[in-house]
Amino acid sequence: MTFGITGRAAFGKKCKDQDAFITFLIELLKILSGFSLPDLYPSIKLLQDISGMRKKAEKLYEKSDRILGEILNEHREKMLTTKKHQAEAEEDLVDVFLKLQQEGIYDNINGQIKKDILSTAFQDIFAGGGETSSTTLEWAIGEMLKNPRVMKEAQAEVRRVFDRKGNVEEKGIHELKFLKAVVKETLRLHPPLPLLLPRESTKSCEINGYEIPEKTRVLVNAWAIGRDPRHWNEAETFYPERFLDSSLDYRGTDFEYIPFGAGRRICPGITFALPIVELPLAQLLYHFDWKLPNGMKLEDLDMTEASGITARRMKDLLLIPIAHPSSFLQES
Ligand code: HEM
Repeated sequence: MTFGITGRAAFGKKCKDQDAFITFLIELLKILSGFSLPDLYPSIKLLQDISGMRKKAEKLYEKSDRILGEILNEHREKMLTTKKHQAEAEEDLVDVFLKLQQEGIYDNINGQIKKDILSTAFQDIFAGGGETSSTTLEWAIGEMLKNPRVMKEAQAEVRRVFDRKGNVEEKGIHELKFLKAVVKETLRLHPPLPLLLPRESTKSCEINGYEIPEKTRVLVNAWAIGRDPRHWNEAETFYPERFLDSSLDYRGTDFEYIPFGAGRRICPGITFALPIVELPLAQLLYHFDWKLPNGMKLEDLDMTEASGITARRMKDLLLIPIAHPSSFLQES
């Protein structure tokens, strides 16, 4: 769902290669997640060859290049054949890149919008955007199932706000104070990038008495910070209410809560990230009640996190949706 929203913003509505690109990224993320020996010893290049990791990654990148080449061609053809006003109304991110190229913004790189620049940009947007938001969505539903009181309250709020319309709309989302707190609490306990992204120090410095030499790979454990009992009451409990009357925010100024990072390298997609989590979550809560399958009990719901660059659920969340009467009202 969240990959679909990101895809539409980037490639437009009817791009035939979009699904192939999303499949490519999911494969790529599988390689990047999980334990891997070359991660422990990155300087030993031979390990990357022996583990087969380099080959797998190269193959995937070739695939990505081919898919993106097709996406670019399709958009170029569309630009030639579509009237200007219609093209502007249907503009997506690829069109914006191509327009910049036409306007000469890319002259400093031989007048070409190079495929590898685009490739990196789209991989960043999809991997950075689709995976993190789908992980958040899945954890939010999982935590609410484990905490039926929270589920009940979040559903009551969504249905109260949108029952007038009979459907969830973006413009009403700001009224969902409790749902926003649910998303914040989910990001506290399950930041999708638990160690943010690996960074390298450009200069040596000292932090809390520790000397960090120049060119050190630095990992910030946002997961542990979000569960630190020195900063959080009942740190392990899923309790969205803690955010209701609090000014605590994820924009990088409250260092005890940094699911998007902080400072100059904070997630640049933060304003896009929140609606693509909140909107689908509100829709899933408005239209459906959720039940565990095969008589499974709440205490059997496995909440283990997979290890890797993103903190997905170890086991996929398989649930039975039961349509809420409000959905039937809309169809009739
Ligand atoms: C719940 C959703 C998201 C979370 C929790 C999240 C979190 C993060 C974090 C922790 C970082 C690294 C920050 C650091 O190193 O200090 C990051 C980087 C990044 N994010 Fe997000 N993100 C989300 C959604 C998105 C979306 C929707 C986009 C784009 C559409 C996006 C694009 C990026 C990009 C391009 C970077 C790399 C920036 C760089 O290299 O400096 N993210 N994100």
